[in-house]
Amino acid sequence: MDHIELRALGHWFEGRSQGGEPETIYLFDNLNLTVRAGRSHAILGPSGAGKSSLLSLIAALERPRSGEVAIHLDGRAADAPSLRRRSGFVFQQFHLLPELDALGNVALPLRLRGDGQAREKARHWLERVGLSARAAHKPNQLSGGEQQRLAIARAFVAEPAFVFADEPTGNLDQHTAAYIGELLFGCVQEQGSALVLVTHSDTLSRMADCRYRLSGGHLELLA
Ligand SMILES: Nc1ncnc2c1ncn2[C@@H]1O[C@H](COP(=O)(O)OP(=O)(O)OP(=O)(O)O)[C@@H](O)[C@H]1O
Repeated sequence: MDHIELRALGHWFEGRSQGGEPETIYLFDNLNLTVRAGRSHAILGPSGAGKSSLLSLIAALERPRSGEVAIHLDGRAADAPSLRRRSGFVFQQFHLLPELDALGNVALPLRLRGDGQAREKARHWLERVGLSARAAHKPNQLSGGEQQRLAIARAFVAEPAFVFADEPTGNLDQHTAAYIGELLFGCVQEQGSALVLVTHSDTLSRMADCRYRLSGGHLELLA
C-alpha cells in the first residue's frame, strides 16, 4: 500500500538573531510519522512550531537535515520526483497562475505531463467544484472561496495518491471555510487519496481520520 514514512526526522534552520548573531532554529530532532494511502491526517500546533516545514518534508519538497523520508508507491520504494508526480497541493494563498483562466489553471498539471485529454478532465473537475460557469474567468475575477475551489480542482485533476494542504481555509470567512472543508474532504474520499492537512482550525482538523499536534519539537497523536 502507498505510504510515506518519516523516520527519526530532524530539521532546523540557520538564521540570524535580531542582533545579527548566527542563530539556529530547531524544529524537531526525532520525529516519526507514517502517512498511509486513503487516510486523512491533520497537523495542528502553535504558530512557528514547524507545521509548514514538516508538510514540505512529508511531500519531499525539501530534504530533512537528519533522518529519512521513505516513500512507497505501487508496492516499491520511490524517489521524491515520483512522489511529486503523484501529489496535489492546496495552499492558503491559492497559488493560481494569474495569466491563465480557470480552465487553464486546472488543466496545467495535465498539460505538463503531456496528457492529451487535459481540457476534458479539467472541465470535469471544474464541474465537480461548481465552477463550470467560470471556466473562462481569470483568478483575479474570482472570490477567495472560488479561487480555493479552483485550487482544489487543480490538486485533484491528475488523480493524486497524496494531497498536501497548508492552511487551505486560512484566508476564508467561516462559512466559506466550512464549504471548502467539506469539498476538500469529499474529493479526498471520492479519489481515495491520502490527505495531509496543516491547519489552525479545530473544526477542520476533526474531519480527518487522525489528528496530530506539533509543539515544542514533539508530534503527538491526539485522541
Ligand atoms: N527557509 C527558512 N529559513 C529560515 N527559517 C525558516 C525557514 N522556513 C521556516 N523558518 C522558521 O522555522 C519556524 C517554523 O516555521 P513554519 O512555517 O514551519 O511554522 P508553522 O508551524 O507552519 O507556523 P504558522 O502556523 O505560523 O504558519 C519559524 O520560526 C520560521 O521562521
